[in-house]
Parts: sequence; C-alpha cells; structure tokens
Amino acid sequence: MATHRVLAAVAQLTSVPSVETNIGVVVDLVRRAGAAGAKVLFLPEASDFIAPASSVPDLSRPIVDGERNDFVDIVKTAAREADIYVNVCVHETPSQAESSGRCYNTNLVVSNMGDIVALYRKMHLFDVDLGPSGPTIKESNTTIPGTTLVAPVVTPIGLLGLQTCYDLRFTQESNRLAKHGAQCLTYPSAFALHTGAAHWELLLRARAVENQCYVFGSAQIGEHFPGRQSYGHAMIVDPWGSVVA
Ligand SMILES: O=C(O)CNC(=O)[C@H](CS)NC(=O)CCC(=O)C(=O)O
Repeated sequence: MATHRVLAAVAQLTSVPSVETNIGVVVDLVRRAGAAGAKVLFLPEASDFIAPASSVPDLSRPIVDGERNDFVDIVKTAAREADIYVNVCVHETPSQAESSGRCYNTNLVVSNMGDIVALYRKMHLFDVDLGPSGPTIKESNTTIPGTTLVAPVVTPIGLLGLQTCYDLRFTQESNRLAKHGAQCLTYPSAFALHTGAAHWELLLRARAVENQCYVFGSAQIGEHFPGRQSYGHAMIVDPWGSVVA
C-alpha cells in the first residue's frame, strides 16, 4: 500500500518593529510554502513584530470578530489562496484591556479555508536573568500569561499540540498534549542567542522522543532592532529524535 505523504514547511524570519514590513515577508513565505506543495506552514513567535517593550502596547491588536487586525486578516487570506494551514504567533490585545497595556503572546492555527481553528496563549513567560553571560528579559512586563492548555487540533499532518517558545522547557504540558492524542507539537520561537546555542536543538529533540511526536520549531533569526537578536535554527524533528529538516 502506498504511504500517504503530506508535506509540512518550517520557516524562520527576522521580524522588525514594523508590522507592515513583516506582513510582506509572511505572505511571501505562505505563498512559497504553498507553491512547494506544503499543506502546513509553521511561522515563528512574534511574526507580527518584535519591538522594544515600550512599543508593544501600540503595535498589538485584538483577535475578536468585529475588531480590526490587519496582520491576522492578511494571513487568513494568504492561507486560503495558497490552500495551506498556517501556524503563527502574534501579540494579542486582551478584549478587556488592562491598565498596564499588556498583551497575550498568542499562537494561532489558521486553516486552508482561512479560519482560526485553534488559539493558545503562552502560559510560561520568559523571565530570566542570565547574569553577565546573557540577557535579562522579563516578558511578563509586556505579556499576560495564558491560563489554559488547548486540546490538539486536527490538521493535514495529524493532531497538532500548541506550545510557544519558552514553554519548550516545561515538559508536563507537552506530555498532557501527547496523552490527549497529539501526533505533532509546535514551538514557534524567538530563542535568545545564548540559550539557543546551548538548549534549542536539545530541547526540541527531547520533546520529540519523550512524546513520540513530530516537533516543529519555527524560529526568529538575526537582529530585530539594535540590541535584540534571535538564534534561528528552525527545524523539524521526527519521533526518533532525528532532525529531518
Ligand atoms: O514577543 C516578543 O517580543 C517575542 N517573544 C520572545 O522573544 C520570547 C519572550 S521574551 N522569547 C522567549 O520565550 C525565548 C525563550 C528562550 O530563549 C529560552 O527558553 O532559552
């Protein structure tokens, strides 16, 4: 019997503080993945923008019917036109905006019909002080933690469990997703240079082996604005732990 093969694509890009610029890059990636025959494309965390903390409240947008969100609307249209599922992360203004102006770090799956079929808000925020060897980052200054894990969602490559970036270090959520049937796990990311070099591939491969899942690590790469860089090395890992792309 012939094996039914479905292609997936993993992307990396350098989001900058301009949503308009990033939309252009993202639409091009969606079209190219679709043209290459992929049925699912994985885009990284903060695909809409990476900007200094002070600009985050101005640049983030709500994701609710009736509210304008150009970035998400354009991704929906591109996914429909290219007949591809798109996994992408954006900054989401909460419907009840809190006075601090913080957003959610929101991971979306958009179907090939252009509908949002899953929405997960990053639960573990990257609050670290690596001392003189690395950066001090406090994601919770700009971001509200999500409170719920989302059941794996049906995609052309099987049931997909959603996690985001720093969540990669917390094995129990991926274990719960696998127990609930996940065959694939996605970790859209913007890993720091220092921690990425030490742990990115190691952690993706560990999550793949322990959960017996395909793992998709889409990544931000390079310099977003002066003083802010990401590690890159987007990859796909199979359940044996081999890096297949
Ligand atoms: O919203 C944005 O601006 C983009 N988001 C990020 O860059 C996030 C939060 S600061 N980065 C990480 O979680 C890196 C994790 C990491 O590097 C590790 O676990 O070692």
